Amino acid sequence: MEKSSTISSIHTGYSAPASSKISKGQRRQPSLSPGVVIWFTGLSGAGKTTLARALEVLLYEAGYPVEHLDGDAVREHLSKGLGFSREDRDTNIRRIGYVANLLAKHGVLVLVSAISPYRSTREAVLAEAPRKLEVYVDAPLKVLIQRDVKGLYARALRGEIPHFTGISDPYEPPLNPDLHLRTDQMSLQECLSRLLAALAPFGVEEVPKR
Ligand SMILES: Nc1ncnc2c1ncn2[C@@H]1O[C@H](COP(=O)(O)OS(=O)(=O)O)[C@@H](OP(=O)(O)O)[C@H]1O
Ligand SMILES: Nc1ncnc2c1ncn2[C@@H]1O[C@H](COP(=O)(O)OP(=O)(O)O)[C@@H](O)[C@H]1O
Repeated sequence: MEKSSTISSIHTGYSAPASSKISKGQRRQPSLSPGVVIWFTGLSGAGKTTLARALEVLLYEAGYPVEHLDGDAVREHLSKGLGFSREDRDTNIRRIGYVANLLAKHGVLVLVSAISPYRSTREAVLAEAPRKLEVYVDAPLKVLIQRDVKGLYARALRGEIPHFTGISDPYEPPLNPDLHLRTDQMSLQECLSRLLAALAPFGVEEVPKR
């Protein structure tokens, strides 16, 4: 699905694959501008999935091509069998980043929701994105333990889940995120408004809020 009005008018910046044998003059100009990788990072229960899903609905209904790569879902398929060591988490994030960047190069707005705890890995992956928005989804650990959406914090605090991010494993927050959303201080609607405002400079406009 392509939104024709605002997106197609933007300079594309698209570059042909290195292996292409078709000269520039022969090739039809792509009508899509590159997409955007919107990367939600933060602790478990901070609100990454909730925000990504709600934004996905708004963008889809407004006619934009959109895909959501969620940490939990990716671990069922693309990253099945990976654990939570630093090496496995980095492999998981590089795989997600690879797919996200491929999709974005073809005009898709890609929403990624994964803890992605290591700064250098996030930065390396996002450096490859044609256009990116790094969103730090944040709430104090105390609040996350109270929310305990999946009951994981209680188990981690009892020592039943080794290497649990924020409890017994590190999380390195972004130093300079494009957007910092405090989900303990801002409503879901407020967070969505901030996200849409941050997407406007990319030509993602006219998305009606619900
Ligand atoms: N040890 C440990 N640490 C953190 N999280 C754990 C762990 N074990 C299982 N889970 C569940 O796995 C979800 C996080 O997967 P991710 O792929 O997003 O993690 S990572 O980015 O590779 O670090 C995470 O999902 P979210 O709560 O949606 O963040 C948890 O449900
Ligand atoms: N402003 C907000 N944005 C997102 N989620 C929020 C917000 N305020 C409260 N919540 C709640 O916090 C929880 C976040 O859970 P989830 O989205 O699964 O987190 P994560 O994907 O980061 O693990 C949900 O129960 C959600 O309703």
